[in-house]
Amino acid sequence: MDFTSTVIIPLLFGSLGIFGLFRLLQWMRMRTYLQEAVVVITGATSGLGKECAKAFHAAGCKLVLCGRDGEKLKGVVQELSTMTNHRKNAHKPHTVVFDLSDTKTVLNAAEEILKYLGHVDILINNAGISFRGTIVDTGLDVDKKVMETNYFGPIALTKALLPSMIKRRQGHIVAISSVQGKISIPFRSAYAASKHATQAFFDCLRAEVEQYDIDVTVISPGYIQTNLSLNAVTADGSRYGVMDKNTAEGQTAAEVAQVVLSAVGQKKKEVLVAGLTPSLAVYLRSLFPSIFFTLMATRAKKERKAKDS
Ligand SMILES: NC(=O)C1=CN([C@@H]2O[C@H](COP(=O)(O)OP(=O)(O)OC[C@H]3O[C@@H](n4cnc5c(N)ncnc54)[C@H](OP(=O)(O)O)[C@@H]3O)[C@@H](O)[C@H]2O)C=CC1
Ligand SMILES: CCCCCCCCCCCCCCCC(=O)OCC(=O)COP(=O)(O)O
Repeated sequence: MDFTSTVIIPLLFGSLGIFGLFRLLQWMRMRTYLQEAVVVITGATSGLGKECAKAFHAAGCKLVLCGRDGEKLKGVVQELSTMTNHRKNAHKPHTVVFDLSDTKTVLNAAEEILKYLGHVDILINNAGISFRGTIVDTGLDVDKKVMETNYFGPIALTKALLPSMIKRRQGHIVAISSVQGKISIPFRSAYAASKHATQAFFDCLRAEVEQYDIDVTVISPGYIQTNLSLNAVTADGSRYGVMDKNTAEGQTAAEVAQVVLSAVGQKKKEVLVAGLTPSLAVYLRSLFPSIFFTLMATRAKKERKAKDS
């Protein structure tokens, strides 16, 4: 009898057994947490929001799907019903139509959600728009539009739902930020600023509401294959309308939605969902900022040159 067969193999299988048991317990806890939970998802009409709707619906949640376009939301509800028409206990989602850049409609929506469902267990602030342009050419109205949609709208909705969560001493608030909530890359000023503000706000919130047993999860994805770049606004406020190469080659929205589901189920405080280069860029920014700034300046010059030629 050698060491491998008497010690290593049983140890390996023993730890695999413990690991398996740990994963099983984790899965069971997640299932209990998510089943029947009232989950509000903004930007549920497309991309990551729509995929989150599918993932949380499949996990047995009671969904409130939010968007600007009622017809698109109906389409998503239809898709979800075909996905789960064999399951007796699947919940038909409720839909709420509002524009995040209009604070009054956001507050009305929060009131409607609470009136209809009584409470919210999980709020997923997902909706957002991106931006392409130079700072010098961008009108302040464009900066404001991006901030209204990506920052003021989500924080208005969060603040409107928070008192009822505090009262119940229960709730979970999720912010879909971006790698650009941690680093700024050239020609994305308004977007990166809105995501840095998002990161800061929800980090403060996490600290303030822990005493009420409320969880806060910030998710920072890298590139995802969605319409984000197509729908981005430009310096003059018009639609960018281009599917960027990085976006087209990003992770699928379904993959990222599974990461969101599991991060929420495990009550993680923050998750970076990105490939090697964006992840390295985040570490470079904090450990060796001057190298990062040089790289960004070179990138800006290169991009400018490519655009001008
Ligand atoms: N795609 C990517 O590479 C990355 C995306 N993210 C983040 O993921 C989130 C989802 O974006 P993604 O799925 O990629 O992009 P999409 O463009 O596919 O989805 C954006 C969603 O936000 C909604 N929305 C936009 N403006 C408003 C508004 N004023 N009021 C209400 N809803 C609005 C859109 O609704 P409508 O259908 O009406 O336009 C749509 O449902 C965003 O916060 C984005 O910043 C983060 C990192 C990378
Ligand atoms: C030790 C080696 C370090 C190498 C570091 C290289 C640094 C290169 C910079 C890379 C920048 C990556 C930016 C990633 C940005 C990102 O993932 O953004 C996600 C989005 O939100 C996408 O939105 P967008 O509208 O910009 O498409």
